Amino acid sequence: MIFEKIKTIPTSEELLDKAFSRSVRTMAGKTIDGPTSRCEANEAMLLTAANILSDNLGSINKMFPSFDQIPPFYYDLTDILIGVDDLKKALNNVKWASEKIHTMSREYIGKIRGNKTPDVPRKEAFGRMSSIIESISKDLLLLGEARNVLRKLPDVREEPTIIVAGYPNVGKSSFVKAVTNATPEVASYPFTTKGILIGHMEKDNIRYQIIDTPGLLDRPMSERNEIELQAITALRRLDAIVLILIDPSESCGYDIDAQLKLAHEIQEQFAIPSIIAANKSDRDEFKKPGEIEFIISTVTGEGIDALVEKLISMLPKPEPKFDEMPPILDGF
Ligand SMILES: Nc1nc2c(ncn2[C@@H]2O[C@H](COP(=O)(O)OP(=O)(O)OP(=O)(O)O)[C@@H](O)[C@H]2O)c(=O)[nH]1
Repeated sequence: MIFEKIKTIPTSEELLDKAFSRSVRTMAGKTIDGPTSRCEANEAMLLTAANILSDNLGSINKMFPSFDQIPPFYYDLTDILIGVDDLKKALNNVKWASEKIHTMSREYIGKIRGNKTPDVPRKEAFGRMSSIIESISKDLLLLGEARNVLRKLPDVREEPTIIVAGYPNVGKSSFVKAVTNATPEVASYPFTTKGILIGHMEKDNIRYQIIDTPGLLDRPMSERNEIELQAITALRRLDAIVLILIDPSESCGYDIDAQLKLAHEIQEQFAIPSIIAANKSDRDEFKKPGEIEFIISTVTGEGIDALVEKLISMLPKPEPKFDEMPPILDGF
């Protein structure tokens, strides 16, 4: 996942503590005798602190991906959760601070060398470094918060994707489990409590991703607030189609009219290719709604293969993946 490699972001106090305590430690056990070695000691202290600060700030910048290059799905979620502009500003400020400390420390080296009281410019430099770090303390906090939020986002790949929608208990997770090879992974998703379910299936060497979205596409859009709607629309940025499941046996607790209404609402508002399928055909109360072509049961397996085939035919075809690397040709 693109945000996984972001390590804990230090606060401004932690950074200053680390830099200044290491800088003091550079002097441990050294005898400082005479003006030359006093200058060298102050120079070493300054360089240690400055390098720690500018290196740490520089690596914060490198840990975050470039927001103009991340997949649109993650871009949208980042924007909803943190705000891409605010994040970019914070990263720019951190970069500025890293560079500023680097150049400033080099200027102060010149002031320390040959100085009769070298600790004066060194202390001044420390003061300036502290103010620079304090001036970005809010940026560091924002980045720390962003890191904690973004790392929890689900690992959704840029693979052809089937998003499963429908009222609670219609059989969405049963469907995902029925068609995927390994146990689907539960991942958290913004503004949902249950977590989404992500499974994979492979057909003709192509991997498909199947996502069950409890709490997202499972009740009328009119009941959603703005931010929830944005979290839902981020899903549209995947290369996806929607499978809307209904349960005409009504054992899910919702009548069929409400279920069909939701299905049509999702089709209209979500506006990506979709199929409606009726699940639980094995139940006695099951009555086939006239307009529905796909009838399935995740219990008996009825209709599942035909439905999967149809779904796959609607998805864009990526290059098939190879099980093995092509053989290395001798002589090249
Ligand atoms: N008889 C029968 N029961 C089914 C079928 N598919 C699912 N169920 C049952 O319906 C109930 C709900 O199934 P789930 O797969 O959890 O439904 P869901 O839509 O994922 O529910 P949420 O996660 O709450 O949104 C469970 O008790 C399933 O065993 C089916 O084809 N036939």
